[in-house]
Amino acid sequence: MFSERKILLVVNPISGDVDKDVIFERIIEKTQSEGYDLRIYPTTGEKDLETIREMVEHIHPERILVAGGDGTISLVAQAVYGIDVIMGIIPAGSANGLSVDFGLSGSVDQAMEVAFGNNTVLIDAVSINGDISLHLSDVGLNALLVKNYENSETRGKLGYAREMLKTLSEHENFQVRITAGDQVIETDALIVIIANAQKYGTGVTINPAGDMSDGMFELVIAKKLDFIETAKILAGNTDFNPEIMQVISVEKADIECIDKEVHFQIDGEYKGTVKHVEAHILKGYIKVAVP
Ligand SMILES: Nc1ncnc2c1ncn2[C@@H]1O[C@H](COP(=O)(O)OP(=O)(O)OP(=O)(O)O)[C@@H](O)[C@H]1O
Repeated sequence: MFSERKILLVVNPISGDVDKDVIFERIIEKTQSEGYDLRIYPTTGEKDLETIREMVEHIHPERILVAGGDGTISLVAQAVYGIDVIMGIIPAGSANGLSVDFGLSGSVDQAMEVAFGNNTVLIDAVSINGDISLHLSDVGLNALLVKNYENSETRGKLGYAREMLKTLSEHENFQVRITAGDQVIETDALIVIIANAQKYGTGVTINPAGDMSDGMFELVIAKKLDFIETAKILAGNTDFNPEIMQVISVEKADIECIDKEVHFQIDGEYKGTVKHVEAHILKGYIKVAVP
């Protein structure tokens, strides 16, 4: 059957611990029953961005579905930047931070309903040192945790807890100068988070004020580990002790690590150490189907 209504499914065959067969079955059933012409692109890890962009320009799909983790979602968002297409997310990664922020529970049925539904939002992205972040990126403690976890043999919650303890014992605070408009903050820091969204994939809310569509991103600056301020942020409170925690909403920021190179991660992917980070908002980057 020839159909003008096309769907492109991009699937990462190696992501997470998820049986992709169930996802394939559901999508094939759904697209057949609704008369869509379904095309499937399994990522290879090589030149995926260019290939997806070419396919989208050639096929003109109504929707592009992504079955993968945050890395694949971000890849697809970059590939279709500037093209009018709706992205539907079927969470199939190991952490799924973005899906958690979009209110997707992890069930294939719920994700399918949302991905084919009529509710959409245009979300912003943050350009960071030329890379794209849709979710949460940071310099400092958490980036070192991402590095340690990527390098460790163990997986799951126990492995995560073990790497957290190791990270806390290895981490050193750093001196940072943050320039955002006419604001300059110079401080000792444990971590500086560049947050487009609210929650890490673990479900922990780190940026209660976060809104992916408001044309701003937040810098969450934690100056030391403090139980009360951590509890406040987890409870959704935004009234912090500025000696310990500071959150500012900005469109653009320069982060200079003054005394040393600091670990850096973008959306869960370790990027090495940096001394300088430049971040600016890219408003209305991609249209996403949401609950
Ligand atoms: N066929 C493939 N073989 C090997 N690597 C691949 C393949 N397809 C994609 N990749 C790699 O998979 C990574 C992206 O994984 P993705 O983020 O989707 O899943 P994840 O890491 O399991 O999940 P999460 O990001 O939620 O933790 C990229 O580094 C990409 O290069």
